[in-house]
Amino acid sequence: MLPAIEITRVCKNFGGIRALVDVDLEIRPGEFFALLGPNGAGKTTLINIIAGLSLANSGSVNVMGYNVTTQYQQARRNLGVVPQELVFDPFFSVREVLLIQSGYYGIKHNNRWVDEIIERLDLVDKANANMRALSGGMKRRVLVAQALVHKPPVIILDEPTAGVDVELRQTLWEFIKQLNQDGHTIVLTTHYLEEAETLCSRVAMLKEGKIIALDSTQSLIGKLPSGNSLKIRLLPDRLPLELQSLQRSCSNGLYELRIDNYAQIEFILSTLRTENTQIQEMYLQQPDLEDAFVSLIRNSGNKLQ
Ligand SMILES: Nc1ncnc2c1ncn2[C@@H]1O[C@H](COP(=O)(O)OP(=O)(O)OP(=O)(O)O)[C@@H](O)[C@H]1O
Repeated sequence: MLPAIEITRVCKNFGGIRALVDVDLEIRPGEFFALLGPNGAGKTTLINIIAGLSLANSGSVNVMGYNVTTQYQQARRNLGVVPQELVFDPFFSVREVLLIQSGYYGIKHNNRWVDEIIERLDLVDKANANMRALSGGMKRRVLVAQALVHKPPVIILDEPTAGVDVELRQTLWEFIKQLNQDGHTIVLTTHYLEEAETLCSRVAMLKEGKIIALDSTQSLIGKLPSGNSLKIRLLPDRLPLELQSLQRSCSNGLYELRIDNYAQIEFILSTLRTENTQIQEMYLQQPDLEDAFVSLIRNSGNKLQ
């Protein structure tokens, strides 16, 4: 199957800064894909190259089979980008902005689709308001709407929920999930790793312009050496001898015990009962994408592929 986005040996330098170093990446049609990395890792630079807004020093990028430099127009028609920065022409209303954007793609009669996007992004009340009069969160909705006017099969969202309230975040994700279910390929960058973990089936992690991990979200988490642990606070504050081999740490009376399998929990509970030790607080801690991210960024010499 033709990849939705195909990135081959892309390098990008800004003077002496190596923003992207030999990046190879293939995103399949229909994927919900996360591009993660710390500040300055190269995510926006890569997105700008995919969108044809910036030229790579070497390598090539195709969107739905079209080269982003030699077949710019076809590639751009297949792509919708929600940029990180809120940049707008302040003189137009929301509806006008969306119709003008449709015009850029040569789409003349787009009222029906524009109305649908306005409704699905909860912008009906603001459709005729001037862009100047919108709050930051509303402007972000318009940015998403702008990226969708030409119904692109591939949609890239560069930190779409930065500075956005919880309600809009939910609305936005419901809409984006629906677009993905309708067959659109979604690429997302975010610093909210919980979002990426819930939504994205595959993740690439960038650091200093290089891909240091590329895998399914679950297998990145599964590769963590730490695994599950049980945290317990006890009365009296003493861990029975039989459990001491499981102890990972103890901080302010909260013991962290290693859990290799769930049957071990039964053993821990029965040991505590036999020892007449009460549990005052207990929770199971499972590693998440944030743990995987921190571990990968720290140990990025060890490529996890
Ligand atoms: N126009 C530019 N001129 C010079 N350096 C740049 C330019 N754009 C990006 N850089 C540098 O390239 C590197 C990658 O930046 P980029 O914005 O792609 O990172 P990012 O992963 O998107 O970061 P963030 O999470 O903070 O948005 C950084 O070192 C940045 O300073």
